[in-house]
Amino acid sequence: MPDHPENRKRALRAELRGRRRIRTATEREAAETALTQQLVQLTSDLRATFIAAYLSTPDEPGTRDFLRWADGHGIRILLPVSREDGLLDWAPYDGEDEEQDILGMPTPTSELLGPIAINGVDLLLVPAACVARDGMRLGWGRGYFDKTLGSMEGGPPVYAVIYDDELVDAVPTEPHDMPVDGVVTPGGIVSFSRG
Ligand SMILES: Nc1nc2c(c(=O)[nH]1)N(C=O)[C@@H](CNc1ccc(C(=O)N[C@@H](CCC(=O)O)C(=O)O)cc1)CN2
Ligand SMILES: Nc1ncnc2c1ncn2[C@@H]1O[C@H](COP(=O)(O)OP(=O)(O)OP(=O)(O)O)[C@@H](O)[C@H]1O
Repeated sequence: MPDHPENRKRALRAELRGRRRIRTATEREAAETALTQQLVQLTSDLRATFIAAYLSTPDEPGTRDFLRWADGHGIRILLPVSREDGLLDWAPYDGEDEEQDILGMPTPTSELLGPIAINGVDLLLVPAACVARDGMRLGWGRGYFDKTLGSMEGGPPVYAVIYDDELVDAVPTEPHDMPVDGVVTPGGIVSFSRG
């Protein structure tokens, strides 16, 4: 079934992963500088004081400059830690110390607060492979964020952090996929009008 959404998702992820891998160090640095400005803008526009975000991998648009800024401005930050059961634990940002979770994703070394710790955040920044202009998001394929977003209906604004060329016209979707409210890229903030 080559046209089943699951297979189309897998093919699209592989293509996007390949595109991210060939970005040069110079490109990545310039992107993080520009992205940081956009994330600061969004956080300030929303007057967010308690956010959930994530520590980027080398291939992802860099989030650390922004996290350092947010921490310096008294914003409370939670970061995800992958669990075996498919849920995410959340742990407070604790500066430069990092370790890796069971999937090799960078995580803080602070105490684990459990999946429901994010219920009070006023902004949720999520990773993505790409996002369509209707708000549908393609993740990296384990359903962690679909489950998280699905459990917090009526929750805070959710923005995916991607490169500019990863905002696309359409992505393959399955019934469990959860839309986001917008994207933040090095080039700007795009909010989708939904509902
Ligand atoms: N920085 C960061 N932290 C994060 C995420 C993320 O996307 N970025 N996650 C977001 O959910 C969670 C971890 N999710 C993960 C999802 C898939 C794979 C993974 O290795 N996938 C394989 C095969 C899947 C595929 O692409 O088909 C791979 O990429 O090779 C790793 C972590 C929590 N923490
Ligand atoms: N709310 C949910 N409840 C149970 N299983 C789910 C849920 N959402 C996703 N899954 C399962 O997780 C797996 C991966 O889903 P999908 O390919 O949509 O992930 P993704 O959106 O790329 O990843 P993520 O949400 O982690 O960024 C699928 O097998 C799917 O059935």
